[in-house]
Amino acid sequence: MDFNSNADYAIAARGVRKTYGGNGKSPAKEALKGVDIFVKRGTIFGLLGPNGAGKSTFINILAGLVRKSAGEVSVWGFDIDRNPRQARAALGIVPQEINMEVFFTPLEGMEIQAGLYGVPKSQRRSMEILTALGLEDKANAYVRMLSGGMKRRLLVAKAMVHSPPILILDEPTAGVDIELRKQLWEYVLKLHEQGVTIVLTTHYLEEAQELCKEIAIINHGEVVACEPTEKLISSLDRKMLMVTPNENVSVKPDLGDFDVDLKDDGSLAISYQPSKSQVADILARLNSAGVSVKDITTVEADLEDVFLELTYHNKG
Ligand SMILES: Nc1ncnc2c1ncn2[C@@H]1O[C@H](COP(=O)(O)OP(=O)(O)OP(=O)(O)O)[C@@H](O)[C@H]1O
Repeated sequence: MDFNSNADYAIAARGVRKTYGGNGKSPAKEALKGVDIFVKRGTIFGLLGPNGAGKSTFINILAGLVRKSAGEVSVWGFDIDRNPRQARAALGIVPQEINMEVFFTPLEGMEIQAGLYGVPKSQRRSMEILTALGLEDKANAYVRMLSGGMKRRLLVAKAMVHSPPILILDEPTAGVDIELRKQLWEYVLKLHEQGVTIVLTTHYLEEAQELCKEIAIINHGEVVACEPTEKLISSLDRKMLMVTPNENVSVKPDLGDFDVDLKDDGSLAISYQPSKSQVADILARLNSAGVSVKDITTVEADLEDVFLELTYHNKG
């Protein structure tokens, strides 16, 4: 593969598979089943999926912590097999777990990390990064004295010591309070404005929706959708109105543009797009079709439905 062809992408992954070898107790596990993911430079990209979908496996492959079983990956134009060092240098990774050396001060920790990445002393920006994350007055405190929120910000600071063009945040807000979340995103958005490509994994649709320009949804090791957020959301713009008629309806009423399903229990499931129609429109249609309504309830699509629907559409 000519990795220069991937130069437009921050990350280009094609046909990536990972099977974790089994042992006597547990069978082999196919965590990624041929994943294609393309992250444009300069974007904020969300990798969304439920627990166990394969998100961390994908991130760990990028980071060189897990070896892929098949496929090709390039990071900032560098093939991870042929140029692992350059590929790794293009990434800053904020891990899921807060697991850090507690005997150093944040400033010492930053300097050690910069040293590991071979950043020359003259080019280090440890204090500047700590300041940007609101940790300047903790620079010389012991890490074990920092609050959970401060530790998380320190992880972001450490991921940026070598000024990578891509910052990856693995489940950055799991167990994080609202105030901290806000601060974290402020800094991440600032980096984005400076041109840093941001990739975040999350299992919250809302979070991905709020921040990301593009979202890939991964489920059981497969990408079931990869689209600009607006497009994805508009395809999720669907609600269901469940109607119990006063009298049993034996044939499906004609409700024009609305899709109707007559259930075994005699209720009607009517799907509609909230951005285009209102419940009142449906009720008016039912009225003209001669259906008198006893009761109605609306059902929102949740993430699980979305996965099912996307999986269905992708296979269908
Ligand atoms: N080292 C391993 N050995 C065997 N199986 C593993 C290993 N790591 C992950 N798996 C399995 O691979 C699948 C994908 O796991 P992965 O951690 O990538 O999912 P995830 O989407 O990141 O989930 P989470 O949000 O819980 O971190 C899961 O079924 C998991 O149990």
